[in-house]
This record gives sequence, C-alpha cells and structure tokens, in this order.
Amino acid sequence: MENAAELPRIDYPQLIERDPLGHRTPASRAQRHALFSALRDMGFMYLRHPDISQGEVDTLFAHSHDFFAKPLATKMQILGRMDRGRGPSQGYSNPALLAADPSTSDIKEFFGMYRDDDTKRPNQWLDDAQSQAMRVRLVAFFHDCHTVVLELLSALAEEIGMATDALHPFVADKNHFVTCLFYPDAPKAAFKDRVRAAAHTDYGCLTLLFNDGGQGLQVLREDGEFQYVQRMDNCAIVNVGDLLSRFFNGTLPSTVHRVIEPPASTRGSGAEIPDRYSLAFFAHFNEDQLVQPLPAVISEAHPALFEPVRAGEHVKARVKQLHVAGHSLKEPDMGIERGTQTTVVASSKIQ
Ligand SMILES: O=C(O)CCC(=O)C(=O)O
Ligand SMILES: [Fe+2]
Repeated sequence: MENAAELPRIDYPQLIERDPLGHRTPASRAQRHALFSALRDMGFMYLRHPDISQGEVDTLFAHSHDFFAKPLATKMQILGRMDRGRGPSQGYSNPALLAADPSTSDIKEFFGMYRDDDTKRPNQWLDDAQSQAMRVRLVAFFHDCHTVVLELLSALAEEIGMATDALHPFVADKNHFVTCLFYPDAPKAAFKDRVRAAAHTDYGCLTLLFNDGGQGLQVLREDGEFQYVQRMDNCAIVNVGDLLSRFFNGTLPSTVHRVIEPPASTRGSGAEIPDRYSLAFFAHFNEDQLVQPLPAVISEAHPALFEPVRAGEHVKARVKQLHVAGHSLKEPDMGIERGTQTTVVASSKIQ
C-alpha cells in the first residue's frame, strides 16, 4: 500500500511470558523494551496476537454490521443521552445529526458502551436477540482488553523502574469506553470538505484499535506528513492517549491521527468510497485520578512539564470541544493542550 507507516510490532505472547518463578523471561524483557521504544518514538504500534483473537474481533464486526444495518429509527431508540459536553455517550451516536454544522461533521456513526455493570451510567441496548448477543460479546471484549492494558501498563511501569502493578490502581475502576465505529459508504465528492474522523489525539490512557479491512487510518509523522496505518490480521493497533502522555511527562507522545478515504490502490475505481468498520477500546484512568508526571520520569534535568489534572475533567473538556465542534478537532484547533508537551509534539508535527 502506498504511503504506509512502518509501525513497530510487539509480540504479546512474548511480552507476557514469565519463567516458572514468575519472573519475566529474556524474551519478555526484550519485548518490554521494544514496547517502550515504540510508544516513545511513534506513539503508535502493532500488538501481535493480543489475547483478543481474530475470531472474537470478526464476530464483533459481524454484530457491528447487523447493528448499523438497522433502520435509523431503531438505532435512534438508543440515541446517546447526550451528553453535549458531559462525556462520551453510551448507545448510538450520529455526529452529522447532532452537529451544529453538519456540513463539516465526521462522516461516521458509532455505538458506545462503558463497563456494563455500572449502574450510575447504564449502557443502552436494543432488546432484539442480535443486540443481546452483541452485548455478551462486547462485555467479554471489554474485559479482555482491560487485561491487555494491565499488561501494557506493567511493562511501561517496569521500564521506568516502577513496580509491575504500580499503574494498575489508576485504571481499577475500569472507566473504559468501547466504540463500534461505522463509516458509511459515500460518494467521493463527499470527501472534498469532510473526513471520516478529523485529526485528533485520543484523550485517555491507551487505545486498542481493530478494523475490518477498510484502510484509511492515518498517523501524523514527525515530518508533518500523514501516513496510512495498514491493517494487519491478528494485531491490535495501540496508541497513547493524552493522559498517559502526561504521566510520562510527554516522553510517550499522544500522536495525532485521523481517518480519511482509503488510498487509491485499495478502493477500486468506482465513484463510491466503500464503507468501513472499526472497533476501539479506549482505556481510561479512574475519573478522579490525579494525573501528573510520575516521579520516576522527572528530575532536575527533566522537570515536570504538566500541571496536575483530574482524568475525568480532562476527558470532559476534550469531549465538550468535540461536541461543540461537531467533529473531532480540526487541525488548526488542536490547541487544547497548547503549552504542554503533548501539543508541542502534535503541533510541531502539523506545521
Ligand atoms: O476508525 C479508526 O480506525 C480510528 C478511529 C479513531 O481514531 C477514534 O475513534 O478515536
Ligand atoms: Fe482516535
């Protein structure tokens, strides 16, 4: 595929390998080091063979197809209780219907859920059999992704000399958000002024991302060029969110990315851009978690670059901006983190 980013690949089974005494094997230490380097150098990487099988992902995509094929009126029965500015919404979202200016909104629909046993913030489900089967699968996926994220956090903590589980309490509430994303087919002309997901950084801890084969995800490189992130079977794409970046004092960048039409070589010559599905697990810190550079990464030579912020407040501010704008952050507006290392990384890349 033309203009594809070369992302590092980390092997998950090796990363989590332990000897009989429970210590990391040399292979595990090598992968831990490679993981840290990948996230430091790019903020994006492939995680090969995570404990989320291709079969599990394919089943979720089959459900996602069935869900988005339902009539709009049916999906609207579980319209996200928005939420404009209060947080990501569980249930169905359709930015073009809600945007102040639909002519600039992202060309996408999505279904979102928090942990399913959170009674304060109940998820919304349709009650047909397919939706209930999708619920069972999404709940399992949620827990599988949480486990993978704990392993990634263990590796990152150890790499800076902290205890294996030092970062685990920060995500103990499982405040994560899963979205099934649907980018409908659209005439090429529709992409003249709009994209599928405008350039943005993710807000939270780490994102695990899967897609069904349709290309179009792009990552912003240091040199200011966007490059396609190619889909790989049996891999999750992993990227760093703003708040994890803050914990690491900007060393791990929360890299700008976007979704546009696929490259010409993968989309055929028709006048329509085919639809695309993706599945994202946004790992989030506990809402009331104070996020500030970890003592292990600051020193006299590397003083803290970020003010402390509560995780929930940061996410709300980012979501509010998203809903006010009706789309992900547009490139010139990407200043929410201005003055911080996260934006220094982002804005130096977009100039
Ligand atoms: O659909 C994709 O591949 C990426 C979506 C994304 O970046 C997001 O929803 O934050
Ligand atoms: Fe994203």
